[in-house]
Parts: sequence; structure tokens; C-alpha cells
Amino acid sequence: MPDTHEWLVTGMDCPSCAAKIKGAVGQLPGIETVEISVMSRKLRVTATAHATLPADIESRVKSLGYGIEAIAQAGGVPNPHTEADEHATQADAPWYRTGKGHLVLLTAALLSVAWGLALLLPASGNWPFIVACLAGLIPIALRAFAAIRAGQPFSIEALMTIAATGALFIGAAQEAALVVFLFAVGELLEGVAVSHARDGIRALSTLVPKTALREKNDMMEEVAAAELVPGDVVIVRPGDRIPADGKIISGTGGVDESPVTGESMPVTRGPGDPVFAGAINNETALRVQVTRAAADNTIARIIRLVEQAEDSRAPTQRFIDRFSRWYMPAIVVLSALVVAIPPLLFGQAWSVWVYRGLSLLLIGCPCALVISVPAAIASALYAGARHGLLMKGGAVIEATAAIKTVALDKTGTLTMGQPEVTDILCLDGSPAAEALVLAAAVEKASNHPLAQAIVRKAEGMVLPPVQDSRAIPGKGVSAVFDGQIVTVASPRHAMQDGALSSTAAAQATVLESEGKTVVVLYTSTALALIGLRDEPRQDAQETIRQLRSLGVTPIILTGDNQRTAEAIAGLLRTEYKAELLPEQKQQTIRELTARGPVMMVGDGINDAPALKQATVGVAIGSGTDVALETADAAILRNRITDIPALIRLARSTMGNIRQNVSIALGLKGIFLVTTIIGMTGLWLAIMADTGATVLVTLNALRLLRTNPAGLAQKA
Ligand SMILES: Nc1ncnc2c1ncn2[C@@H]1O[C@H](COP(=O)(O)OP(=O)(O)OP(=O)(O)O)[C@@H](O)[C@H]1O
Ligand SMILES: [Zn+2]
Repeated sequence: MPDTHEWLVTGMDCPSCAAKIKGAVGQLPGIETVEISVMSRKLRVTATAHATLPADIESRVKSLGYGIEAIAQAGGVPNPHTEADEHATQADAPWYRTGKGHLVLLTAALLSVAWGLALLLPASGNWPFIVACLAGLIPIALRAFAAIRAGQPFSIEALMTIAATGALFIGAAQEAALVVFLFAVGELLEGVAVSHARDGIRALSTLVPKTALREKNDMMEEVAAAELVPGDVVIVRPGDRIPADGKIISGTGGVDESPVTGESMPVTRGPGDPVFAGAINNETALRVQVTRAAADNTIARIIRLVEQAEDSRAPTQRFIDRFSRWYMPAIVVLSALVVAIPPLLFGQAWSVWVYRGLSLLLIGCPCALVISVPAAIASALYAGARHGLLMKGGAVIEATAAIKTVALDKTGTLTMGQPEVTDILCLDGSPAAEALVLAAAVEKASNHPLAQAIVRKAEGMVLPPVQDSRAIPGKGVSAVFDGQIVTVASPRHAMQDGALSSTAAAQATVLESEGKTVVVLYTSTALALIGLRDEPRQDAQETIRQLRSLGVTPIILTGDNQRTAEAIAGLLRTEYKAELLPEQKQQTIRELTARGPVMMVGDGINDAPALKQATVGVAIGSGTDVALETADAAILRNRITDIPALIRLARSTMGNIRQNVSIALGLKGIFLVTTIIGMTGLWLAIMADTGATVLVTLNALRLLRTNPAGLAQKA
């Protein structure tokens, strides 16, 4: 039985650092898996019990120059509110109190002293610079050696150490000291930029209050929010944040759900309505019954998704990771050639070419390139999460950016998903109420929106007892009443069962051409027709317009009948396919995929297979209802203009990545050439590297502030 341990790693601000730790820990005996995340700073290791002690892992990470702290675990299940987790949600230490900050301050001070001495006492020579260089270089060199011992010969620390030592040997002490200082500054800036990105997720996790007022035997007690269990009743005072996902028992008032869904307008919530942990109760005191424990409330699931999303790598990122793996060794080989060939073959001066070779080594850091993708992806994920758009990682973002067709489910996606019974036509002349209660009794077991509408219509009436309810997916529901099978289903299915006469079918057609959905209540013959109307969403038309302007083709897929589908498709002027059974929806998606990547948008309740089949499956709904886990992406705001917003966010993320890769590769390319021809030297080489890393990270951070709904809507 393997052991799993979790740590918080500090001082790790770039993917190559993460890769180094992962490689070094992975080499220890008995290690099975190593997961590491720059954004959440978490290291998770599973190991064969006792082969490697947690302490061994800790000392290995420390030797590489990082801080490490265990995260307590309760019974192997990560406890959401342990103490170390509190640290994870704490702000990073101010820069001047980190190891990297100390190195910058130390090298800056020594360098200033050296320059001062050089000005005042020109005779003092090079030694103050040598001291400044070595003081900064020693910690870097120690990390380089630790990396080599851990099986990672090529690290940026190793390249730095060789370059700076070499520069000392050829008498360029002043430059060597400057290079060490600039390297330290670069590392620091990198850390500052990444900690900005971390603020995004921290903002999410600090939303849920730490304590709650629990009602117990008519008394109130303050308890930790993490201790609440489903069934507990809590009181939420006006102005307080709701401590758990739950259902309102009493009290009606405005609730601001923006922390969870990004929706800034407060919504009125009353008895029976669901509420989310983290939402703000604006008006009156609410009594709320807890429905989910802290670990799986909506916001905890969102945070988990965003954290795990880092592991789902975009194809672009996989390519860059592969590229950077041979980039560093290739640069080392190239510098060796630059040092050796001109003097040996063409009789050039050694001093010139050794200097150029050393400068070239400094270009070997792939940091800017490597960080460009995850920084952009992380920023986009957090920007999305803040606005109720969830995507499960880089692969999903990259696929979303390339979408050519968007298939939209009708019920609950293009319509409100809250149909209402408008007509009850009794075919045998008995009273409408009788048909209604029988239909409601059969539908009671179903969670289909049509079923719920019928049950709602019969509220307050006495329902006859029925047994053995079972759903016929995409068709209807049947149950046994009084020894007879009673079914509520689509006219088509009723027809196939031989229960619908042609006169009744004609009556159904009339209702359908009014845009209504008709279901038939029948035994061996039809008893009644029930007409239901589901209003299109107000933003449906705008969504279709925005999708078109993005160059994406919308298409409606529905299980409903042709005429109802035609009514809404005509209104929105889109293609449609109707009367699809769930597996036919899946088949249609497969066919659409031949034209290019397809996004499927649905409520995730009865179209899970189609969501799975699509290149990107998007679940839509409001908060707790959303089947987050079944889809690649989810929209929490119950607003479908968020679908084009999602595509715009993905596209601008990929655009950002392209810019970053161009900046990183462009600068490397330029300095590769200028270094070889001798135009630029050591310190400009390191500036180019640091500059590129910072530029790329800052560019990625721009995404953090985007509001996907407001992103430029390209014509
Ligand atoms: N519980 C039910 N009660 C009555 N009729 C049902 C039920 N479930 C399905 N049907 C019938 O089958 C048809 C197709 O159902 P399905 O669930 O596949 O699609 P839908 O969810 O209504 O629409 P969409 O595909 O647009 O989401 C419905 O229009 C209805 O006529
Ligand atoms: Zn780095």
C-alpha cells in the first residue's frame, strides 16, 4: 500500500524549478508518482511505504535551495482546513524577506562597495568585484551541485556557475559580479510575477468564512465551518458570508453570488432555494440547512478543478517542454564549439572566444519559454473562474480556441429549461385534473424538466399511488397504476406503441406548431395530451450573433419534436436537428467533428454522452446544479452569452501564448547571433534572459485582469 504525502514548497517560481524538483525527488528509491504545481506550490508524492522516508524527500528538496513544509493529512484524505493549508492561502512573504531577496540585497551591497572602491581607489584592483561575485555565486553553485547529485546535470544554476567562474578566470571580474547580481534580480522578479498569479486562486479560497453559527436544540453555537455536516442548520446574519452549500429553510432576501458565479447582480433567494458557500447574504437573516460538507462544496470543487487543471497540459506546452529539454544541452554544446573552433581552426584569440562562449551559456536558460505557457494558462483559468467560466486546463483552452462548430442543446440551454404546462386536452372526456394527477404521479420519479413542470402543475393535489416507475431515456416515463402500465411520453413514442390515433396526433401537431412540446398520457390508448411551453432565453439571439461573428457555426440539437425545434431555430436562424435520442446526439456530434473541433453545450443531465463525445463539452447551469465533473468546461452564471465569452477567453489566451513564445524565442535568437559576433557580452546576455522571463510573465498576467464577457468582439 503506497503512502501519499503532501508538502508546500516555497521559493519555487518557475516550471524549470518544478521540473528539477520533480526529477530529483523521482530518483529516490520507491517513489511511484511525483506531482508538483508551481501555482499551488504543492508537491504530492506517492511512495512504497518505508523505502524513502518523508524526511529524505524534504532534505533533498532543501538541498536544491527550496523551502518545504509538510501538509497535515487526516486519514489519507486531504483535509481542506489544515494548518499548512492556511499557509498555502497566505500571501507569499514580502520579497526582501525571501532567500532570493536576501541574495539580491547582498550582491547589490557588495557590488556598490566594489564600484565605490574602484572610483575612489583605482589601485584597489579587481578583488572587491571578485568578492562580490563569489558571495553571490556560492549559494547558486551549491544548488547547482545539489542538482547534479540529484541527477540533473543541466540546470540554469550550473550554467551560471560555469559562466561566472569562467569570467573570473579570464579577468572579467566586474562583469561576473554584475551577472550574478542580475541573475538574482531575475529570479526575484520571476517570483514576484508568479505570486501575483497566485493571488487569483487565493482570492477564491478565502471566500468561505472560517466559522458558522449552528443551531442546536434552539441554541446557537459558533463552530468551525469545516465541521459542518449535511443536515446541520446554520443562521446567516445579514452582511455575513454563507458558510456552506445549503438550502434556505426560512428567510427571503438578496444574495450576492458573485464570489462563486461571477454574477454581480444580487439574486433573491427564499425558502427551498439553494445557496453557495462564499456567497454574501445582503438583507435578512437566513436559516440554511447544510447540504454539502466543506470539502465538497461548490467553491472547494472549483478550486480543486483550477488546481488540477495545471496538470492537463496543452499540446503547445508539451511541445515546449520537449523543446526545452534539449535546448539547454544544445546551448552547452554550441558554447563549447564557439570556444574551441575559431582559435583551433582559424588561429583566433582564445580570450575573445572564451568570453563569447561563456556569454552564450547564459542564453541557455529556457525559463522565459518554459514559463510562457503555464503563466498564460493559469492567468486565464483564474480570470475565467472569477467570472463563472471554468475550464479544466490547458488542453481544454487550446481546444476551445480552435472550435469550429458549437452544438447547443435546446432544453435548458437555449430555453430557460423551466417549461410550464399550458394545455391539457383530455381525449376520453374525463376532467383535466384527473389526467394531470395521473401524469404527475408517473412523472414524480423523473428529474426531466418536462416531468418537473407537470409535477409542479399538480402541486397541492393528491397523487394516485403508482409503482415501478422507470424512465425511457429520450422518450418518456412509465409506471404501473391499478395493474396497468401508464406512460407519459413523446407523441412519436406513443405512436410507436400504437396508442395514438391519427385524430389525436393531428391535435398534437397543432400544439407543436405553436412552439409547444407535447407529451401524451396513455395506457393502451391515449388518455390526454399535455402541452408545455419553454421560453427561449433572452440572450439566445445575442449568443448566436456573437458565435457567428467569431466565425463559429451554431447548430441546435434536441430530443424534442421537429416543429418545436423549427420554431426556435427559425427565431434564431440556425441549423437544427430534432427528435434525436441521446445516442443519436452523440452520433451527430461525431459527424460534426469531421468538419472541425466541436463544442457541445448542454445541462449535463441527460446529454452526458454527447458532452463526452464533443471535442469540448460544456455544462451550463447555476452553481450547484452544474455537472462540473462530467464536462471539460462549465458555465456557472446560467447565461449563454458566456459561451462566446469562453471562446474569446480561450482565443486571447492562445494569442497571448503565441506572443510569449515569439518574445522568448525572438530574444534568444537575437542574442544568440549578437553574442557570437561579439556585439553583446555577458551582462547583456543575462539581461536578455531575465528581461524575457519578466516580459513574458507580465504579458501573461494581463490575462488575469480580463473580463471574458468584455473581451473585444472581433468582427
Ligand atoms: N420524463 C419525461 N416525461 C415526458 N416526456 C418525456 C420525458 N422524457 C423525455 N420525454 C419526451 O422525449 C422527448 C425527448 O427528450 P430528451 O430528454 O431527449 O430531450 P429534451 O431534454 O426534452 O430536449 P433537449 O434535447 O433539447 O434537451 C421530449 O421532448 C419528450 O417528448
Ligand atoms: Zn528559472
